[in-house]
Order: sequence, then structure tokens, then C-alpha cells
Amino acid sequence: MPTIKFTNLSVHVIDFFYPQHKKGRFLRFHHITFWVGNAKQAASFYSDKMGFERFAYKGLETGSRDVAAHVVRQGKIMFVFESALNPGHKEMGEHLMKHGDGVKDIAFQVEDCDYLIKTAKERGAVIVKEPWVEQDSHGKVNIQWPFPAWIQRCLLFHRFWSIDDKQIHTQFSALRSIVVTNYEETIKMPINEPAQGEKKSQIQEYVDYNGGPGVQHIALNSSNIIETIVNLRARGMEFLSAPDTYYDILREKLRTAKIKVKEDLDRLQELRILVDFDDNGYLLQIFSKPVQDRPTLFLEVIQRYNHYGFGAGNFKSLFEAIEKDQDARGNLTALTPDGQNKAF
Ligand SMILES: O=C(O)C(=O)Cc1ccc(O)cc1
Ligand SMILES: [Fe+2]
Repeated sequence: MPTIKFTNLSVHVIDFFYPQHKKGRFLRFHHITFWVGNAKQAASFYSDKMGFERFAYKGLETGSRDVAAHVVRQGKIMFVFESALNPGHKEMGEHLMKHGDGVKDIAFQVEDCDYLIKTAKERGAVIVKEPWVEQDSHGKVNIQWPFPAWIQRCLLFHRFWSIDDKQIHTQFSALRSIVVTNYEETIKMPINEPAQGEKKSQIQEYVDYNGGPGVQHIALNSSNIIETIVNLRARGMEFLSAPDTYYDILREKLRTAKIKVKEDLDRLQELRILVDFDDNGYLLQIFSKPVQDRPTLFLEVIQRYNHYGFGAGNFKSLFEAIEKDQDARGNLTALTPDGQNKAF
């Protein structure tokens, strides 16, 4: 009799019926709007340091009296920087004072914007600004917090993946993370919140300096992360550094891994690019330092090979690298017994 040998067991459980709109759908991120103190200079940071191209402008010369906007673009990625021209622009002034430079809103390209807005309203969404719709039916909705519950209830996103503070913590700080996505899973947003640890979580540091929740980082895909990071570094972008021990441990883990990393590990180490993997694929990622004075928004560059995670295997080393900088800012402070901590 020929022997039969099974090697592995895998159980696939369908545990959710993901909600889907009857009509219309979310397609992709369309653009991100930033409110900043000086849109002209912010746009030139993204052009000069990150290779974005100037795409559109409005300001006094074009008849815009209150707000200047500089739009930069790279392939499908579009960033809009806006700042107030009119010294009496209360909303922008107050926003800037509270949050500093940062993301104001996220625009999704959709099909059937009217229907999506109508049903979002029926489910309790408050429309801050009525959507405007262009030929490409790209709508813009101002979103509210608490974001995970809101986006699931009103926009019918579902939970893609989540981890809790028991899995993700350093010696000092912890966080909980859930990733939400649309029905087709073309848009993914990890949502992180601070969890109680020994010291102030880096997520709490963000919340303190941003004056509340907001966009913490934006990930940009690259099809050649090594070349991208070489060029970004040459243009003066600054990134967080994992220690050499991270690469010692990585080499050890990769020796018994089912996948093979194509890139030269020495090169990845030299550039401080992180690697996370499972049995089927891997990702390469790196995080910038904050892109403004406040320790709030930063950027991520990511390259994926059949791997759809967010680098959970790197969280610990990454957070330790963040904590090093957090400490240098005087913000890796001990918590009082009730978990509270004065930021300012
Ligand atoms: O969740 C993500 O998208 C990540 O890329 C991982 C991560 C989570 C929290 C951070 O402060 C920094 C990075
Ligand atoms: Fe990320």
C-alpha cells in the first residue's frame, strides 16, 4: 500500500458576513488633504524630499481669497496642502493651533456617491460638508470619531484584522490595533489606540500633541523599496533606525522560514529597512521620523510580496526605536497610578 502522509492541517472559518452596499462601492483612497501653516512650503517639502510633482494650485492669483491650496501628485497618490490666506479664517486658525500641521481629511474615490452618503446618513453619519461630486464620482465626506465604530456602522467597512495589547507591547508601552477595510478590501486603515503600560505609550504621545485622535502615519507603496530609500535618504529624509540586533534575530528567523527574501539582507540592514513574513510571503517597510515639529504625523514606505499584514512582527522593535526618540523628546515619562500623565 502506498503511504499517505499529510503534513499540515488548516481550518478555514467563516465567522462574519461582511456587510455590502446594495449599490455603489468604495474604490480607493483618492487624496489626502492637509491643513498646514504654510501650504507653499509644505508642498515643496513633499516635492523636493519625496519626488512628488506639482499638480494644481489655487490662491490669490486664481481668485481664491480665503484659502491657498497646493496639490502634489505621484502616480495615484495625491496630497492637497491647504492654508489660510485670510487672517480671520477662524476654523483653519483654530485647527492649526490645536493640531499643528496635519491631515484634515481623507477622500475616497467611490461609485454612486449619492447612494453611499444617503445610506451613511440613515445609519447616523452627520455630514459635516455636503459632498461635491465630479465626473469621476469622487465624493468627500468629513469623518467623525470614534472612527472604528463609525466607519463600520456608517460606511459598512469591516474588521480586517486586530491585535490587542497583550500581543503588542514593549517593556514600557502597549497598544491595541484594529484594521478596518471596505467590502472589496481595497482600502485598509489600521486604527491604533494606546493601552496601559509602564510609561506613556507613543500612541498617547501622538494624542497629546495632536490634541486628540487623527492620522498618525500614511503608508506609501514602492515596487523597489531599496532604490526608493536610497533616494529618499539622499534627499535628506530621516528614518527610524532598528538596532543591529534586530537584523541578527531576523537572519536567525529567516534560516528556518518557508520563504526566501530576494533582497540582500546586508543592504536592508544598511538602509534600516524592516522585514516581516509568514509562510507565504513577506513585506519590507520603514518609517520616517515625524514630518513636522510635533511628534505626530510620519510616513511609511512599504513593499509587499504576497503578504498583506502591517508588520506585526516588527512592532516591538519599531516601537523600541520610536521610544528612543520619544525619550529624547522628554516624553517617555512614567505614568501616575491612575494612568494619567501631564503632557505640557
Ligand atoms: O499599523 C500600522 O499600519 C503599522 O505600520 C504599524 C505601526 C503601528 C503603530 C505605530 O506607532 C507605528 C507603526
Ligand atoms: Fe502602517
